Amino acid sequence: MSTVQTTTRARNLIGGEWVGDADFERRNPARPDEVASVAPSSSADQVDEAITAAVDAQPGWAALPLPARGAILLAAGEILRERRSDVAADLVREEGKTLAEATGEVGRAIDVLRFFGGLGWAASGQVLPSATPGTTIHTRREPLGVVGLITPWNFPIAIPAWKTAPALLAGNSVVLKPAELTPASASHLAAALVEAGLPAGVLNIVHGKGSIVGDALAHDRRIAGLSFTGSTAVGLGLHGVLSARRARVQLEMGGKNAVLVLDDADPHRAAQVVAAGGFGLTGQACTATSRVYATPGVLSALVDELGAAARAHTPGDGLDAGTTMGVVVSEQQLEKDLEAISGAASRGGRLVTGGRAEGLALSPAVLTDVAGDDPVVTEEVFGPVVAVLPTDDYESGLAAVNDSPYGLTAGIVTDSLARATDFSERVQAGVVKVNRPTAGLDLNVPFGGVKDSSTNTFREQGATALDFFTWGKTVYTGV
Ligand SMILES: NC(=O)C1=CN([C@@H]2O[C@H](COP(=O)(O)OP(=O)(O)OC[C@H]3O[C@@H](n4cnc5c(N)ncnc54)[C@H](OP(=O)(O)O)[C@@H]3O)[C@@H](O)[C@H]2O)C=CC1
Ligand SMILES: O=C(O)CCC(=O)C(=O)O
Repeated sequence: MSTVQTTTRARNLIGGEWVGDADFERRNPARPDEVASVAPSSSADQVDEAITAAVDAQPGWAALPLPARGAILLAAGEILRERRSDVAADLVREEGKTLAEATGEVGRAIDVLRFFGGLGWAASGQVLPSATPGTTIHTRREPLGVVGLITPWNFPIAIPAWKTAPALLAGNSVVLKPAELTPASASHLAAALVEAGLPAGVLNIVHGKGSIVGDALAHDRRIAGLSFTGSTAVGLGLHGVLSARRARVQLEMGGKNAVLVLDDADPHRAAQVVAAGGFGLTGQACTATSRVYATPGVLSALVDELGAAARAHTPGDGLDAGTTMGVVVSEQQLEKDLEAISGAASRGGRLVTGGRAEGLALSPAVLTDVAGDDPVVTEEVFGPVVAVLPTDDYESGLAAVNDSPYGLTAGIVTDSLARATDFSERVQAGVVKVNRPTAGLDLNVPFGGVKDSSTNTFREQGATALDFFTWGKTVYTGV
């Protein structure tokens, strides 16, 4: 076990100044005696100051050439790369995932900065013909102005990075409200951008509670667009506030992501796919696998293999070398996980393995023999809990996968190209994985869900992320 104890001080970043007291203590979920980070508990006044700074800074920032804005993102990526191991260790201390996962996440934030930095040289509009002689037409993308970003604790540096980088590249100024549980990770991102030369006021961070800071951000009419990742309940509330004043809003919310395993699949391989999607990141991803439908010829072998894959995990402190699955983020989340497991078991489900907690280390749970309408099958848990259900055949399996208010990711495990193709076409999900875990995304491609998982409009990530942060203008030029 690593014995180094550090407390990282996160501060607000307002108008280029690092400010705010250390009012809030975030304890390491794996070592409750250790204070991982401290941060301000800000009020609506600090949100007002941050938005004012962002309003002042935005025109100057937008006036810089795109490659110059991109160069700052590239330089920030390089600074973060030099600090990668320290930032990853801080991330483990405040979020609880494994060091390998945290190192991968910081790498993803670096790559996001590189991707959008490079796009500064390539982002372009269209040149189109005009019916009028001597006229050319081109399209431009203009920044929205000041945008708000509200991010969750489960990817505490990657999600702030993948919202902040396209927002800045597009010429917006930003007010970011990170999750209260994980203030240090977002501060590392901001520090890299500031040191890379980002002008004062272009990126502002206000730490604190969602119900105070996030709410003030959403209600301020100077915020032209708000991008949010988190729970469906909070997201839908924000949607009401933003759309009432016709401001742009992007929501990435919950999922109840299913995998369909067909008879032709190798049960061992299928179990590895499900386990990676269900237990990786302690199941705390909106893309995590939580429902599995298996056809009769593979069901029993799959349950055995998945049980073995779950038992092979060593949950615990993410900084310990032997840990393969990090701890649950909080007591509150652990309660939700345990309630989902014991509730399903009390309603006739069979707990194949897991569901034992020591501190916040929870052994991954596999349930079977649960009813299709059991809450463990219908409601997002956000923990390492997977329910395996029988399905008669491909068609009924596909119908079961689609029978959910959510539609974020969905997977199929099969050797049949025809089935995989049909599934990709007919499944109601924004991301489809064939023989691959539902969780884990590439950063250069669009990401978003359908139904209650998303706003069903603008996608995040990849070059399409710029669409949310810009509005289109069509220019006619006569010569
Ligand atoms: N889609 C996803 O990736 C995620 C989904 N979830 C789901 O949500 C459940 C609860 O997790 P939780 O962290 O509480 O999720 P929340 O939706 O509460 O948190 C996400 C972000 O929204 C902020 N927030 C909370 N309330 C408001 C509000 N009224 N106005 C504006 N912003 C607000 C939070 O701030 P703060 O945390 O500081 O209060 C945080 O920054 C999980 O069990 C899981 O099911 C959670 C995280 C990520
Ligand atoms: O699966 C991933 O890589 C990303 C998941 C995600 O976006 C989330 O949990 O919010």
